[in-house]
Amino acid sequence: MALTLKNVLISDEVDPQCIEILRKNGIDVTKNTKLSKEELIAEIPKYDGLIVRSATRVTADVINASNLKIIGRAGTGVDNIDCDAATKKGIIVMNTPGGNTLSAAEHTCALICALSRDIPNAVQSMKEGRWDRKKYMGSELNGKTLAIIGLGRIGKEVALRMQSFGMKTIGYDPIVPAEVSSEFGVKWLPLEEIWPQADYITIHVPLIPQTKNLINEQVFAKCKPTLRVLNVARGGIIDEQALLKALNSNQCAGAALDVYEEEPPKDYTLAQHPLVIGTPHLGANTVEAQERVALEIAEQFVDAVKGKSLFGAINAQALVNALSQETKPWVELGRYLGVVAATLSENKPQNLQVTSYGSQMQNAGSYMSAAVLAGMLSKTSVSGCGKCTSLNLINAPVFAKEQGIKVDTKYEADAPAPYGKLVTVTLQSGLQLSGTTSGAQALLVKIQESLFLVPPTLTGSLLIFKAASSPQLLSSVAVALANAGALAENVSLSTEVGGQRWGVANLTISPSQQVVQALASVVQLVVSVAF
Ligand SMILES: NC(=O)c1ccc[n+]([C@@H]2O[C@H](COP(=O)([O-])OP(=O)(O)OC[C@H]3O[C@@H](n4cnc5c(N)ncnc54)[C@H](O)[C@@H]3O)[C@@H](O)[C@H]2O)c1
Ligand SMILES: O=C(O)[C@H](O)COP(=O)(O)O
Repeated sequence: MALTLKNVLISDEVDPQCIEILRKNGIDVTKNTKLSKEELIAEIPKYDGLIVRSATRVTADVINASNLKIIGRAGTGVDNIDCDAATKKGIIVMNTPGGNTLSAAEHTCALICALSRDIPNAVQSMKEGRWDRKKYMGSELNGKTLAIIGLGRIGKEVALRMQSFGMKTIGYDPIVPAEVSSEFGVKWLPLEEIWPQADYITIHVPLIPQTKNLINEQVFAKCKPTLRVLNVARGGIIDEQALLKALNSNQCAGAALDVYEEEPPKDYTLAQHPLVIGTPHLGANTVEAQERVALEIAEQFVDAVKGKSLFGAINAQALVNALSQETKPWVELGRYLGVVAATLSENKPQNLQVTSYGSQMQNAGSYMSAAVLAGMLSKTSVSGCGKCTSLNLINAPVFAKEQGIKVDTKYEADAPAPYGKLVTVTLQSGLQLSGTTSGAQALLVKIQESLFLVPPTLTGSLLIFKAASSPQLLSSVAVALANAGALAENVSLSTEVGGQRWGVANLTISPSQQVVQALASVVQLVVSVAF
């Protein structure tokens, strides 16, 4: 399932090493950082891959106009990419987590120091020829309480650095528990206990609906009037109007902002406020961070192409274990079992269980389930998916969830003899199919309890039928097909269960209605399946 990437567009300023690495690995690269939104929409259909920083807005209309397979963010925040739209379109989104952590943390620490002594205004007064020693009375950081909202990579590095100034570090994160934060010296507290204690608040969370306007008018009202607040994460996490009001009403003593609701801001009121230190989104602007994120995103793309890994992918969990060449036939098998299951169920979507057997199938669960869903939904009318011709391991689980289809994924180390590896799909209706692979081929092993001793290949055009068992069954099927003009490469019959057998006829071409009817006249049930 490795990715095929012929060409990549880079639409933001990225270190040139990114281009070198991609080209060295046979990927064409076009860099154009001057595209308007309309120009980007016109250009994007030509590319398999897109690399951005925070400036390009990869909106749903850009994504839907594209044939992209992957979007790479040379950096951390992905709020400029419509990840939901990308996922529905089956596009991998990846970032370079950690590549700019230290730069962002150092910038935050520099701003905390600058706030405590009002350094920018003091410097400006000197530049203007004034010697204002009295005006710039600072306060020590030692002994002050720094509240860190978001105790991930950057939050932790900020804590460790500011502890060396003697700051007491407290913090909140819904995912990082108190035991973990205490390991890096941060006392975990609920937000309501943080607000009245903090001398400084610094934000290190992603911009998501839950963090929009996290620091708002009500929060400022609960804080000390001497509070200084920092945002080196994303514009919009501190409500800019509430901040302006708090600064003007002495409810907040200062702010340092690296990021803004609109970038570049149309309105510079906040950035020009005497109590605000504003920098133009410089957190990751260091030589080191830019080299790191450029190298990392290029190497991550190359690894995905080589089928080595999907490091940094944020929306392709099912693909992570399905990159190697060996997984390809299994993904195909899953898709084909999904198609057969849907066809035998009159294309009615329903809950299912996917069980992977065999010790080497331990990590197969997520991609097998996604592959079965992709096959199943390709036969079903799914709203929001159009014709659903582009279903893949990324978007199939999303559409299934939207349809209310529940998937139970199971793993059993022991595969039933004689198979080393086997996959079984069980539908809510009770229909059960099992399959395995041989080389690149997907094989149908069982329908219900009926076993194919010589398993038919799931490929091309098939007629699957069920009939009363009789010694003449094989010949009557062969005669019916031949009389209708169909050429069968192979007809397999299952073992008999309850007086009945299942059968599969592999045809050379897609069967006409006449062929299906001819077979229907000698069996009890027949469906035509094409992959
Ligand atoms: N200014 C810059 O140049 C710059 C540079 C790098 C990153 N950033 C921003 O910083 C953000 C954080 O980066 P990171 O590498 O530390 O990410 P991270 O994923 O390592 O950490 C983010 C943390 O925020 C936590 N979180 C999520 N929702 C929360 C909430 N409601 N309240 C409190 N915590 C919450 C998460 O659990 C996670 O631990 C990025 O999303 C990006 O937007 C800015
Ligand atoms: O989220 C990030 O990585 C930072 O905000 C950096 O953004 P930039 O790549 O546009 O500098």
